[in-house]
Amino acid sequence: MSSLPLQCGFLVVVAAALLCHFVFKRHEPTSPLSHLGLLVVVPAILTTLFLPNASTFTHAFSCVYILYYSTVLVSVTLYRLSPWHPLARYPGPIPCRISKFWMVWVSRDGKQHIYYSRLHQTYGDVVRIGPNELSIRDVNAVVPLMGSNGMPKGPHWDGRMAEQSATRTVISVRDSVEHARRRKPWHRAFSVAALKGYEEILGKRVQQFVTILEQQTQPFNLAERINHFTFGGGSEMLRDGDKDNTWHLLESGLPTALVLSHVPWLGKYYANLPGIGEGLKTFRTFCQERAILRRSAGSLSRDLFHYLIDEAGLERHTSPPTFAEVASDGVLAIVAGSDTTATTLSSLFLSLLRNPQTYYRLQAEVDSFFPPGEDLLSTVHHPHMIFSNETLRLFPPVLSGSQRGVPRGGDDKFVGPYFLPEGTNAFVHTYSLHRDPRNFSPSPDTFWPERWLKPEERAGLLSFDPKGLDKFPIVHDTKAFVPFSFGPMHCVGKQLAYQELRMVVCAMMCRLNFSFAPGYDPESWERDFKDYFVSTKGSLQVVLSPRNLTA
Ligand code: HEM
Repeated sequence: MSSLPLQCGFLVVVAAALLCHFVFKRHEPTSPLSHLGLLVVVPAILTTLFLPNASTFTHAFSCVYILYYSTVLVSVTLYRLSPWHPLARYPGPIPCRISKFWMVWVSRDGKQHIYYSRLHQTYGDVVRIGPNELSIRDVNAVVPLMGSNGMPKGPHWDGRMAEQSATRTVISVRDSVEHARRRKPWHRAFSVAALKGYEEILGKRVQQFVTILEQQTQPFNLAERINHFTFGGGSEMLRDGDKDNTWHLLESGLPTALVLSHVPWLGKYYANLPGIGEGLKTFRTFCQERAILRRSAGSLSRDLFHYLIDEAGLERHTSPPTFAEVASDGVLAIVAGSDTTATTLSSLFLSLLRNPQTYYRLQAEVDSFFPPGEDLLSTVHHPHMIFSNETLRLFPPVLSGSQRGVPRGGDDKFVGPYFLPEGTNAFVHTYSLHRDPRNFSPSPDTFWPERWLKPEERAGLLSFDPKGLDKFPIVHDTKAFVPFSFGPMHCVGKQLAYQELRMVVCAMMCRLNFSFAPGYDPESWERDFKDYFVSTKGSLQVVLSPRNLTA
């Protein structure tokens, strides 16, 4: 090539690379075929322009690829940092503004909730945590973002669900109309009548759990036992422990799922790589098999699956759930219901043992409602509520909230005072909101269940305030309490979770005395509490003794 054609050749490569950036920006293609076309085929064709003048094919090939990729990278970086980017008005660290791979790196150790919290302390209520993503710590954003006129789910589920994209679980359905259709059986499954029906099933399991605990004479990991309890009926884990390594499979898949939620387009590659992500796939298959088995066995009692499968045939003439949908939601029923509730229960016991006066107050309250001879599993009394809420405030099992997104090609949105252009994803950062003194004061980081009481109720308690917190002005904004998320896509299992917490807490407090095992460091709980969308936890070593109360 003479010097002019060579320059032209370079210009063509640069122009093609800029066009490639434009296509990615405009359409965000996620299919491997379009990636192949734009990132491999186009520069390969361009290589032919240089072949006549290049000394070797390798030389031409490497020149074109280096130029093409560097131009794409520089163009993407400059654009994302430029004042022309639609999110330029929102502050955030430079690496976050350039690429979501930064969050992949940050979140690898499970501490992304602490990272977001620090970002909010530095940058304020809205932080740009990705090129097109915002974290919000403002109670006024909850309703506009997640309420009935809010936004559909964001793309963070796309990467996790890549290999089963044909039939997604309800939690990952992004189209709001389809989501509402898929939620119908779940609504029936958690109606007042259905919840009443679960009491007996749950009651038997709670009895079994407490009886197993009573036999425990040595220090043990209470958090692990609680995992086995919440894993659900039909599983022998409660009696035999995690013999099949099922819980481990569930938890070991969570870090990868979190990575894929930051870079959803990677999910399609990941799902097809042989030997990768086997743990998660095995776990999903395990859950699906159980759903399928349960379906073919038919109803013995009106359990959750009775409603999910629509065994009563209520949707026969409209849109009955398909077999694939039931199998897919079967996985969700196990994952969403077990890990979250287990974490809350364990965090509650940790917090009670750290605050002995509160522990004894709850125990006295439970004893007064359930004197010896009273049915421990009766659901008439609710002594647990403020304790559960305070635990969920400090240790929400979904620490960073659930993402919403303004669809690309859709209308721009205002979320309260914040402008969200099309293609923007956002979430309300639950952990930061729950520990913000503007929402919960005094001492938002302290476990103080009495903050949930009305002033007149607090005044009626003698030892309600061991820390002297009541002397300070109290701020208590329940609109900022969103452990179950909010709006039409919020946690549909919330009432079941409360029902389960109430029954187990009452039964455990009535029948057993707990204390930390010698040498256990309670500070390790917060250290080991990790954000992998659903949180994971460390151990909670305790010793216990039966209370032997007699009528
Ligand atoms: C303390 C316990 C629990 C907590 C903190 C919790 C929290 C959450 C959160 C934050 C979401 C995301 C909602 C969103 O995308 O906006 C969710 C979704 C969901 N949870 Fe729970 N959950 C708990 C227990 C349960 C239980 C016991 C079940 C019953 C099986 C359950 C079933 C579901 C389902 C089906 C969804 C998807 C809802 C949808 O997308 O429409 N959860 N949960």
